[in-house]
Amino acid sequence: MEDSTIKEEIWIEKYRPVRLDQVAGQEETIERLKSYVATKNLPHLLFSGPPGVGKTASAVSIAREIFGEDLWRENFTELNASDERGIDVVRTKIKNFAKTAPMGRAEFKIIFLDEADALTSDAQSALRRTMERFSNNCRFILSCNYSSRIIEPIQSRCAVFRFRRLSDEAIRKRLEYIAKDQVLSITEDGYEALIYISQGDMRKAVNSLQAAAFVEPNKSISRETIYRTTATANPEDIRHLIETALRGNFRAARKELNRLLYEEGLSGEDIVGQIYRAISEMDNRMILDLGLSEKRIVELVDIIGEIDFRLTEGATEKIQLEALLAHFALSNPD
Ligand SMILES: Nc1ncnc2c1ncn2[C@@H]1O[C@H](COP(=O)(O)OP(=O)(O)OP(=O)(O)O)[C@@H](O)[C@H]1O
Repeated sequence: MEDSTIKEEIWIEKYRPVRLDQVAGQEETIERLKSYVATKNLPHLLFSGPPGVGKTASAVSIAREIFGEDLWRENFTELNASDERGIDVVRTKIKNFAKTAPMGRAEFKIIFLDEADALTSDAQSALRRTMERFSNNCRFILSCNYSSRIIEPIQSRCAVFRFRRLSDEAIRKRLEYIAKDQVLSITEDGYEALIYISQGDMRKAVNSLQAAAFVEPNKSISRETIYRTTATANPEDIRHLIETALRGNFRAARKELNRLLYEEGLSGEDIVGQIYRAISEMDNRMILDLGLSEKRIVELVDIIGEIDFRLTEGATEKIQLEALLAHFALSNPD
């Protein structure tokens, strides 16, 4: 691969699915969506699910497949509910888009509204009226992280689709495809690291791969490169940090923490996030080995929540993280 490819192209764009068939890992949802495409008709749709799992890509694919490559851009618009200045801007844009007739033989246009759950419920009521007003020639696809934040009158007017976090296999398959296309080699532990970092978010997985490929354009991409370029601690280091603290070895844990903060340049919030994840993913053997009771695990999660909150409020990272390790190191209160 030429260096210029790595530098100039954004892979999440280059590898954005353009047909429903290319959307990885959402099989059930995609099958249902394909049946609408087959009839070239749509109800209003509500897509809910975490970031980076294919909601926007599916909406764009629907438009491309219904309207065809030559006309989909004229008949499709994407608006973001959160970065516009309120519902009025959204409504004006919708009105302007909706007032011209669909191009070609299409019977309707599609309006994709991302982050619809960022709208207040008053704004959503206004949106609902707008949807009704233009429903003769527009179909709305609303996207949100939590469908529970969408008012009931909108939910009941939409067919609701839940997009899931992508499985490890779906992420891996897509990364293998991109690696082949970019003539890159990724080590086995490199794949594991990308899957760990992505947590089911394909956008994160692809971006992390591109960041690593940028610094190692001609080499095999390993776990170390991936953790370094994404400012993520190796999960084994985090496990070791937790174990050291839980065994009461506070000073050694503090030393390890300082290495993560100052040599690896990780942020306090990221470390707390990874500690939380490591505690949640601890297997029975480790729990037994460390002599942790259910009650103690609950206390640990409780204090992680407290420290996480303090960090978002701007408290000093080093002091808060050391306080967290101190809690871990205190003898089991049982
Ligand atoms: N299921 C998927 N299959 C293949 N690629 C995907 C998938 N999901 C996400 N991607 C990749 O991640 C990028 C972002 O995905 P997309 O915009 O569809 O996410 P989203 O679910 O709409 O997220 P958000 O809620 O943040 O808008 C895509 O351009 C594509 O490169």
